[in-house]
Parts: sequence; C-alpha cells; structure tokens
Amino acid sequence: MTQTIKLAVIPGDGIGKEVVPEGLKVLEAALEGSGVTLETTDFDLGAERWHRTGETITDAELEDIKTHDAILLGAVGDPSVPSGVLERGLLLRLRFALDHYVNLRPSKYYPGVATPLADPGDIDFVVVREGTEGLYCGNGGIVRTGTPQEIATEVSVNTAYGVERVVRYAFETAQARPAHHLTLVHKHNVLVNAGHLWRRVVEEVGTEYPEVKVDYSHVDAATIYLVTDPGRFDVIVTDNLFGDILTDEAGAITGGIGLSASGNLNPVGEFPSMFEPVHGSAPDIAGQGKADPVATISAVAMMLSHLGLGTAAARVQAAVDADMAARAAAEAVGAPLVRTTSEIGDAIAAAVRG
Ligand SMILES: NC(=O)C1=CN([C@@H]2O[C@H](COP(=O)(O)OP(=O)(O)OC[C@H]3O[C@@H](n4cnc5c(N)ncnc54)[C@H](O)[C@@H]3O)[C@@H](O)[C@H]2O)C=CC1
Ligand SMILES: CC(C)CC(=O)C(=O)O
Ligand SMILES: [Mg+2]
Repeated sequence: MTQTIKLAVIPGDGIGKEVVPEGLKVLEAALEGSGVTLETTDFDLGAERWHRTGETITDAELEDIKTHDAILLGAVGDPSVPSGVLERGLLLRLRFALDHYVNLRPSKYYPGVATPLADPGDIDFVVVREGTEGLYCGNGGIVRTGTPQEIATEVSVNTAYGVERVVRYAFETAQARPAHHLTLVHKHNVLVNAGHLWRRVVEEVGTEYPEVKVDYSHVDAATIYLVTDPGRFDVIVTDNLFGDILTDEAGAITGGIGLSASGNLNPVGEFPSMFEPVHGSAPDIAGQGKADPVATISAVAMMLSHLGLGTAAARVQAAVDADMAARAAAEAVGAPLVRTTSEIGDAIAAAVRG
C-alpha cells in the first residue's frame, strides 16, 4: 500500500536553515524503498519574512499547516528582530494553536561521546514537558507608571485539565519503559498554588498506574542531580518553563545541545505534531557549517515513529547511533571528528541507505 506523508517544513532562522536540509536528506534516505512517498510544503516563516512583510504567520498559513501530517521545524529567532516577536508570534503560536500539550524530550548518553561530566554513567531519561500552559501563556503585562516603579507581571497558568492530560501522558510513558519511574519536578515549596495542583494531580492519576514508582524533586535540586546523578531519572514530568531549562541542561550533559531532539505532540491527533531540535537558531555559529544536525535528524526519527513508520525510524536511529559510535572512537584516540553540518548529514544518510 502506498502512503504519502504530507510534511510542512519550517526551516526558520539561523542554523535552522542549515540543519533542516540535513534532516530532510536523511528522511528521504529512510523512506527509499518503503513505499511511502514524501510531499513537502516549505513555509517561508521567520526573520526574513517578518522584515519583508511585518508578518510572523498568517491565519491562512496556519490553516494550511493544519492540513499536513506533521511539521519539521528548525528554529526561530534572530538578533535583528525584537526578542519575543518570532518566539511568541510564530513558535508559540504554532504550539498553542496546534494544541501541542506534550513537549517530549528524550535524553540518552552515547558512551564515549565528549561530555562535561567526569562519570556520566547510564543516562537515559525522557522529559515530558507541558507545552501549552505555565509561564509561556503570555498572561501578564506591564504598567508604565512614568516613574521608576514600573511593574511587569508574567502569570503562570495551570489548569487541572492541562496538567491532568500531560501527567497522564507521562504515566503512560513511564509505564511503557522498563524502569517504571516518574519524577515530578516543580517548586511546590514556594509556588504553592501551581505546585500543589501538580502534586495533587500526580497523586490522583498515579492511583491508576500502581506499577509506576513516583517521586518528586524541587527544580533547583533537579538541576544538581542532572549533573551529579543523572542516572536517577527515567521520566520527568514538569511545567513549560522548568522543562525548557532542564532540557537544555540535559543536552549539555549528554554531549551537547546539538544532539537533543524534541516532539511537540498533539497526542489525540486533532492537529499535526511538530518535530524540532531542542536548540535555537544559534546566531553565534549560523552560516558557518558548524551546527550539529543530529538533533534535527533524531527529531526526524521521532516523527517517523509518531507517524507509525517504526522501521524507517529505527533505520534513522541506528544510523545516528553509528555516528555516535564513530565520534566516541575518534574521541578515544584523541582525534575528535571535525565535520561540517552537511558532511554529518551525508554520513548519516549514507548509513541509513546501508
Ligand atoms: N525552538 C526554537 O525555535 C528556539 C529558539 N530560540 C531562539 O534562538 C535564538 C538563540 O538562542 P540561544 O539562547 O542562543 O540558544 P541556542 O540554542 O540557539 O544556542 C545556545 C548555544 O548552543 C549552541 N548550539 C545550539 N545549537 C547547536 C547545534 N546544532 N550545534 C552546535 N552548537 C549548537 C550555540 O552555538 C550556542 O552557543 C534566540 O532568538 C532564541 O529565542 C531558542 C531556543 C529554542
Ligand atoms: C524560544 C522558546 C519559546 C522555546 C524554547 O526555548 C524551547 O522550546 O526550548
Ligand atoms: Mg529552550
């Protein structure tokens, strides 16, 4: 049976434009001979478009994106655009409008890959970050008093509905993993309103998953454990801001943010899910061929798996694993591999083809 994947492609800004072509290169290799055809639509969104037209994304473009099976995004944000215009007006608009309430961010350490940790041990956990609420709602404002006593507020929104559905997804994830272990990360000793809601929901939903061992860490302590004892984590469930911060740290300990993939999921399938690297547009290295495309390529593997194409996903993952092994071998002899973004993409695409 032939199947067509309708993929919306948003390279965005900075290194997003460099890593997305590598992701597509590997995706095409993975689909060769599978009977699945790929139909891509490029969306011209990001800083250049904003400078040209003043638009972040139009309602018509959003509707068009909704007709696709999935979205592959690079990154958005550019120093030439006021901070927040693209991050809120484009990226968060997509996540909110497409109800991406699960932001899934796996972290796995490939033994031998360079890491700042002296003894990384066995790191293999997944962060289930809430994606549509919390401090990222844009709920707040600024009171310009005309005096030095200006007031700015950002209010974290946590609904029982929103917390319950992401917590349930996290329990399902923990139930499906061998360790059956879920850690709620929050700060309920201070954020007593939101924190206690999260804690109560985890307790209540947890009664339906008796096999899952549940524990709790305040977010500040969690940042310590990620460095000193990352092996203690299996599945972490947390809110939008804490999950954002923890997953950059998770990238750093597992070999660099250029390796970390994420899926913005609408698990009920009402809207297309969006796959992207955890990192941003990295203006400091943009245009130099220095960006590691592995995060985007791994996001492609997550996308294939989400679309039910497990064999193709496994082929991409195996090729990424092989590339990690090659990196580790080079590290071991003191001669780290130095390759451009497209050379890494070429090597992984070739490995996918076998
Ligand atoms: N999902 C998205 O579209 C995101 C967008 N951003 C935006 O990106 C812009 C830059 O943000 P930053 O805070 O600098 O975060 P960033 O993630 O772009 O960069 C942080 C550091 O990681 C390095 N880095 C990132 N990706 C890399 C890769 N693939 N290979 C090698 N090194 C890599 C960068 O060179 C930089 O030193 C801002 O406009 C920000 O708002 C930030 C995070 C996510
Ligand atoms: C720019 C933010 C809205 C996104 C971000 O940093 C993230 O999702 O990791
Ligand atoms: Mg982030």
